[in-house]
Amino acid sequence: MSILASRCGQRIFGGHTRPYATTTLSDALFANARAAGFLAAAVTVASIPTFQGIPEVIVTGRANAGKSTLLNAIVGRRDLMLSSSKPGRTKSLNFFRVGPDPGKLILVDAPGYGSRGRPEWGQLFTHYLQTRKELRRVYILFNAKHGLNEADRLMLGDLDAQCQLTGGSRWTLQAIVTKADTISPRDLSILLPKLRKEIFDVAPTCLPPIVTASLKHPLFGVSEVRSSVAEACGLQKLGALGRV
Ligand SMILES: Nc1nc2c(ncn2[C@@H]2O[C@H](COP(=O)(O)OP(=O)(O)OP(=O)(O)O)[C@@H](O)[C@H]2O)c(=O)[nH]1
Ligand SMILES: [Mg+2]
Repeated sequence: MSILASRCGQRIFGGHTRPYATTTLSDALFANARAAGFLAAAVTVASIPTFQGIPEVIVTGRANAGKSTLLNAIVGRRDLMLSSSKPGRTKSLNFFRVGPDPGKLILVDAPGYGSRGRPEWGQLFTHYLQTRKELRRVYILFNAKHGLNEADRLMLGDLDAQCQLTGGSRWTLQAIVTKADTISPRDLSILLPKLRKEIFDVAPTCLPPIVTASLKHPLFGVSEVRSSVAEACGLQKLGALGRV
């Protein structure tokens, strides 16, 4: 069993910002909110669906880190992914297409880890990660207010180890700082360099954090996340976007 599998199952799953208004090429990919849709939910390894080789990205993070809210923001919807102030809202791997059927890419929302996680969620996540040929990037989210705790460091270190094993040829790792609106700009400017260093020390392969606020306007960092997703999925070129 890999480090990731054992830690996810037993320990981790224990029981600059640019204004949102900036329009980029990748914003076009996500522009038509109605062209995003729910595909499937998987609560067991056996029920994980397959989708004809369409590239995928997945979010992970402690329960309540803001994973579902961020995915809603990047597809311009309020409630495509269900979110809640109560940790542990997302209880399955949830697959959403971006673009008209069958989709240009797929976003995967995942249950959270940490004290509000569950071992079976860890097993599901680990299996997906280790077997999914379509996976292009893993986004690990950290709440700006909380920084990294032990579960975060374990998960980050394990994801980094997976990346190092494959030289990033299967998927790459990207950090995201969430809920930046909940702390003052001054505190954020003090916190960010420390956070970047901590992430780099634990996970040298992890792409530096994108700072986001995705609940209410002014949103920020969302355009950067869209660009990152499009780039990871090989959809940065205009021709690749086609009609969305
Ligand atoms: N202020 C603020 N609140 C946010 C932001 N993102 C998420 N939230 C709130 O944080 C809470 C948790 O958000 P979710 O998106 O459900 O978090 P999650 O990581 O999907 O949580 P689980 O599915 O339980 O693991 C909700 O009350 C959201 O409204 C943000 O950028 N700013
Ligand atoms: Mg969620």
